[in-house]
Amino acid sequence: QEAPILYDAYFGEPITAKRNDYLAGTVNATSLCIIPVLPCTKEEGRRVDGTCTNPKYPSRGAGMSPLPRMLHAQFGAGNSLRPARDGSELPSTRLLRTSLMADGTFTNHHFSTLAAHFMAVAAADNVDLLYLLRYALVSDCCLGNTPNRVNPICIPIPVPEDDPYLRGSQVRCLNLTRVITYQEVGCLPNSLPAERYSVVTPLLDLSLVYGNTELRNRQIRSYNGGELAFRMEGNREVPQGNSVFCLNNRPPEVSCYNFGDDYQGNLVSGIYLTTMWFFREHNRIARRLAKVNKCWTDEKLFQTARQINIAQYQYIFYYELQAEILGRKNALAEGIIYETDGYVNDFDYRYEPGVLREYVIGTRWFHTFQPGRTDLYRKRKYIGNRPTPDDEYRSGILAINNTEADLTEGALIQPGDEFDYVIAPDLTQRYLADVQLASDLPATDMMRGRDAGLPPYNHYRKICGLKPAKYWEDFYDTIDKDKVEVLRRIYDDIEDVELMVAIYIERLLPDTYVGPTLYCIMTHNFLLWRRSDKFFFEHGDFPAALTIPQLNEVRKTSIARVLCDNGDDVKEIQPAAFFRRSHRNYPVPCEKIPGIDYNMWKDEHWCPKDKEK
Ligand code: HEM
Repeated sequence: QEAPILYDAYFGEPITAKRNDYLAGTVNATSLCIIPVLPCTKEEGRRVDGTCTNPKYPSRGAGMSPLPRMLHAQFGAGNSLRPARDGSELPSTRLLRTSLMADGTFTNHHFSTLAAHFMAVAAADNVDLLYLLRYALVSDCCLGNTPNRVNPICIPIPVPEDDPYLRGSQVRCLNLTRVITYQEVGCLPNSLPAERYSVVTPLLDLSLVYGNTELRNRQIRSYNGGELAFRMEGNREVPQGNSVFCLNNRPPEVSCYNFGDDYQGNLVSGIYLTTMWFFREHNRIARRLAKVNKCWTDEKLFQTARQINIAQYQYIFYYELQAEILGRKNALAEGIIYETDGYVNDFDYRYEPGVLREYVIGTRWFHTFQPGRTDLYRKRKYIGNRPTPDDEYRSGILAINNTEADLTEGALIQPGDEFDYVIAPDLTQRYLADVQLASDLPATDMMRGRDAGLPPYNHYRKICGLKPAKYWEDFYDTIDKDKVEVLRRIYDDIEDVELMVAIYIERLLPDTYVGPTLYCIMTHNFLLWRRSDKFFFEHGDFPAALTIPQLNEVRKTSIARVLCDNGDDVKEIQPAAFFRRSHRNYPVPCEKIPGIDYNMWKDEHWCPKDKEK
């Protein structure tokens, strides 16, 4: 095997002697700031570690690559948070949140909670949430209830004296720390803008199931029949169960699943359920392929099953979910989806793989869609609910009392929350459950925009085809008058108004579930993912691509099929499973849901002898 070339994780170029000297002087930097890349080859398919996703930029697409931006960062001195125009601190995001948004629960009339689960999985697939542990468990940026302004990693949120919910309590400060940056791990000096460091592949590649590195992938494979290592827990096929991240498991909950990414995979119930389905799906596909191709080796079965699994996951994400969120007509017009039975060869080597910084901030908007309680159903009967934050880091619940099956049926029947300014109280008051006295997710979301150094909302209006506002009234085109009035009272200057605050209050575009700026950001990101990824499922211009008949099989499947095949005790399902049940979307027996015909992968010429050992 050829030796890997060492790439600078941040700059994306082979490492230079000068950089090597710099890194040698900092702690751990050689392992944390360098991405080894084996030379890209023409024949290969998608790598687990994300390298060679675009051979022109071989290290981009790997974990530890920086998140690209639509606009340059704007920080205060020494990478501190950007101050307001007059030099003062920007207003409390708790004040902004409670003034602009309400606590409560309205249900959405179209989507099921399954759609929220899938959205959360897609978020956890392309950016890591390791920084969460720091403020949830370790750091206290509210010592004595006073915001700590000395420690540079602290960005606590002040709580006003007359806070509508917390005024009766002693809480005057919400604990929060900054995300982890290249500066912090030692890859960059503080003289460069603080860029976020994330160890997850920034791609839609099911890294939750397969891992982010070749090493991790080797640990979770069984090397038998192309399968991932599994065991039976009762009658449920599950991964090994001794991961250490289920900090919240309570006796008798013991399992913590060894998913490819076992930190992200065990995070919240929607994520561990969905990761479980796609884990099982891999093994199911591998077994089907083994039946059709008796001579295939473990390696061939594994890689093909993985390719099909990721292809259908991308298909479901783009065509079944996001096309509904952004409007199918819009998605077609933008080139996010296509109506074709051929390839869509829109790979463009000029695009560097990655996930936009603005995307991972802006899509926090979907927290408004996330129910604060997760319903349990059995045989179409509601049997109770679980507070969503209480199930964080707690996949041990799945094995107890039929919970996996009950949550699965619940995901199909429970509506998602409405896309509006009203957010579930479990998320606005206690998203960290009982680990902190109080925690407000949308207020944190707004704070993360500052943490990322995002320029003002006005700058995004400009690149998204809206007129930058000169007067407060200029915001009326996207934000209701009453909300603009609140902005005017809280912010001193139009240029201080922030992107994430605006995303939470913009009026929805017709036929979509997002406001205009988030629409613009999501569209940019979805095009980037398609164009920068040589292995995107609809691309045909590389030797390992799906054939046209295979691609068209993938286009027949659906999230309903994935649940029928892998959900615990799913026997019937509504065909459009991201939508609520209705007389037009009535549950049918699983046999009626179309899926992939694996005979399209029959390949009698492929026999291992000289192909591989
Ligand atoms: C509709 C489903 C959901 C979507 C689309 C979603 C989306 C996101 C995104 C994009 C991020 C930013 C990731 C990053 O930059 O690191 C995030 C962060 C986060 N989400 Fe969600 N999420 C969903 C559900 C949930 C649920 C059920 C919880 C649990 C209560 C949750 C809690 C969090 C937390 C704690 C963070 C990090 C907060 C911080 O910045 O410190 N999310 N989410």
